[in-house]
Amino acid sequence: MTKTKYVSESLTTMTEMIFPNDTNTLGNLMGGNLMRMMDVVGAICAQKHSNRIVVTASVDNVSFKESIPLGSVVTLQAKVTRAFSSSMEVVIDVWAEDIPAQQRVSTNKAFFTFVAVDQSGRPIDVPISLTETEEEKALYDGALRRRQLRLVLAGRMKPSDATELKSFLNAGE
Ligand SMILES: CC(=O)SCCNC(=O)CCNC(=O)[C@H](O)C(C)(C)COP(=O)(O)OP(=O)(O)OC[C@H]1O[C@@H](n2cnc3c(N)ncnc32)[C@H](O)[C@@H]1OP(=O)(O)O
Repeated sequence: MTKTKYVSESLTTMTEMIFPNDTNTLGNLMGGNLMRMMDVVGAICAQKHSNRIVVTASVDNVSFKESIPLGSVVTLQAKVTRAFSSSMEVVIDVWAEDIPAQQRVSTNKAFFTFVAVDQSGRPIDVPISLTETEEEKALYDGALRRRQLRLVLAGRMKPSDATELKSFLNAGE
């Protein structure tokens, strides 16, 4: 298996049109339907990075900044920010577009964690992620503290072991 892979190699974009079946009674996209699309695009991206089956291990805070009306065209972009051992943090950005009005707004952003597994569902190592752009480097640098925060919140890491997170929170004291 390749031991390293550039972030750009697994960049994944998905475009969907919002139909009546996708909406709530106000005619806007249901949050759960959007989260399903985010899960799918993120999983495809993590599969491309690892060339493995992946499972969703966690979803960080998902904010709904703007509602997405019926007829909108939604674009989701998923990018690996950093690969750890078997897990990959993937950032998913979402934009909604009213094509006739030529308007495009950023509506959502969230960090998902996917874990590569073998045929028996056991975690398996993935390639190291390599960054090329300043944006990719910044996302990579922040990934360790985000990982520590989510593992502490999930009860999988002792707060005292979250050294990167602590030094970030204490910065500027
Ligand atoms: C695409 C889909 O929708 S799949 C369907 C929804 N998802 C699922 O059904 C997944 C169900 N959960 C599982 O299968 C398991 O809990 C797994 C594979 C996620 C983790 O298995 P575990 O036996 O706990 O493995 P282990 O403790 O070795 O952790 C493996 C990795 O998962 C990471 N991990 C485990 N839990 C979490 C969590 N809550 N948040 C973030 N990362 C996590 C670990 O940090 C570790 O990462 P690393 O190898 O990069 O250091």
